[in-house]
Amino acid sequence: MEMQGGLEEEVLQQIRSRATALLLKEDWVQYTNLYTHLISLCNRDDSSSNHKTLVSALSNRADGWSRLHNPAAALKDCDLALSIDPGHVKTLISKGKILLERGQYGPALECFRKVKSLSNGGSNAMVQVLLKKCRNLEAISRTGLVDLSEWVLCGFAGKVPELAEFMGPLEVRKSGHTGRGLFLTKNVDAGSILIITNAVATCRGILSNKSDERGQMVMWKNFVDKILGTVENCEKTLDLIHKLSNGDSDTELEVPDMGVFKPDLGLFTSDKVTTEVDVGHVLKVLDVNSLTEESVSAKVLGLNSGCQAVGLWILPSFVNHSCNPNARRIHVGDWLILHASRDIKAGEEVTSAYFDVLRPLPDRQESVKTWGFDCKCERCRIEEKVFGLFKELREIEYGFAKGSDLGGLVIKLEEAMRRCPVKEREKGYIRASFWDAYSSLFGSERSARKWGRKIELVQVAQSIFETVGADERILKLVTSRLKNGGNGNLNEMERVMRLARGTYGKVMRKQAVKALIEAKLAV
Ligand SMILES: C[S@@+](CC[C@H](N)C(=O)[O-])C[C@H]1O[C@@H](n2cnc3c(N)ncnc32)[C@H](O)[C@@H]1O
Repeated sequence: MEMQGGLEEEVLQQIRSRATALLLKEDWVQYTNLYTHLISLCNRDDSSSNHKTLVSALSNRADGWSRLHNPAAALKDCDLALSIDPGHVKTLISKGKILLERGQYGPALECFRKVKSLSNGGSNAMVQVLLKKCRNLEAISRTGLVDLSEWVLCGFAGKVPELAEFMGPLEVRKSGHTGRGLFLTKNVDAGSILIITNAVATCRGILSNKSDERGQMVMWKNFVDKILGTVENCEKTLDLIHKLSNGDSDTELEVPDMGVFKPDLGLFTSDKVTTEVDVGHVLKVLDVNSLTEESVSAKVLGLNSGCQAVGLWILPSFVNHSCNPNARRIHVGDWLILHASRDIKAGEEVTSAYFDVLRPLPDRQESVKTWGFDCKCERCRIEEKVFGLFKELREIEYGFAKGSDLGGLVIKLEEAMRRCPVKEREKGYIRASFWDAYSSLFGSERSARKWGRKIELVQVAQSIFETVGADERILKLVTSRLKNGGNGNLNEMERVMRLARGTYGKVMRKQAVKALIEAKLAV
């Protein structure tokens, strides 16, 4: 009987044909078992002539494990195979792919680079594609630099751009009365990307209207089921969910080490959850931390923009609310990109608006009630003090509440702020509170002509932007006014671009920003 290495060729042939049949049936359990059997045959007869068969069997079993969603076992087999033959192309590719899928871009890149350097692997077209993809994702995960321009410019056609997990210069710390919060460890400017992260789970729906309660309930139930399905199969995700607030103010919330938010190989060690999932606790966590994509502080890019969606993203769950927020998010597929909506200094807390903050203090106080906490942010405290101190301002505020002669009131407000005297920062807060009135003055050509000589919209927008952060409504209004009579000088254009970067983040070039704003204006 013919022998290949130490094993009989006939036995090998039988195993190969069975493996092909199982592969076609996609019976990965039997496929993996079959290779376990072959590996044990090889190990029984440890002659060097069996090594090639052993390497190939380990490599095939690794593929089986991958199909069975057991990357830990798959990686172990790859490493065993590579310890015998470090240049085994198929195993290097399999290992690279597993690492790539788990966000281990650096080590994945090493595998693909090695293949490229080998005489029998370098010209492989698939390897070139994987190498390019891996280089791109590795760069994003290191720098947070993303360019969505092409996707935006082609009207979001084609696949959603591939993104990678990224964590900027951030730290979770205790944050006084708000529990824990996310803090910057370096200065950043408006538009800087702070976090790129994929959802634990999302659920989307096209609801007939915002008050479609039944539709919303179905969506929520599906979302909860998805989350529970995920945590039952992944211990690490369950651990991360346990680090989030469940809203019980009497629980002492721990400050997690930032390392837990990085993709790591620890994900492989224990996949199936061994302890029973406390569904009640998970539900409370979802209540406090789930985000809806359609929100004043977010922009959904792409085809999902017509849907309503709810999702859970781990690190963004540590962002507290403020009425002078400094961060906004954009949604790309299931990815969330958090960016600075204005310049932020090292040591400052990263905050976002849980509800519309371009509204007066009493309205905001009403909104915050539904969230179950009192907002004690700097802006609320300052506005309370300023309106308490100056009777003149209080009267104007009352006038706004009645909705009479908005133009006259805005002029009065500007004059009163000059007299009172109110600091520049405080002016930004107050203007943000009455944004509706300011914007109504510039809402039509006629009134813009009437009021535009007395009030500089670009300056008002700038002062709100610097204190309360960028907002798409402000950007939209400023852009439309500049189109209809702005002097178009470079300074003005650069200001608008900064506002745009604060609104959408630095994720696209000027051309794409223009296309996005114009599409928005056309709506
Ligand atoms: C998404 S979590 C934010 C992170 C949370 N502080 C923590 O320690 O995990 C939302 C919860 O944080 C608290 N929170 C957020 N913003 C707050 C604010 N401005 N004032 C008081 N509590 C706030 C509330 O308890 C809220 O339900």
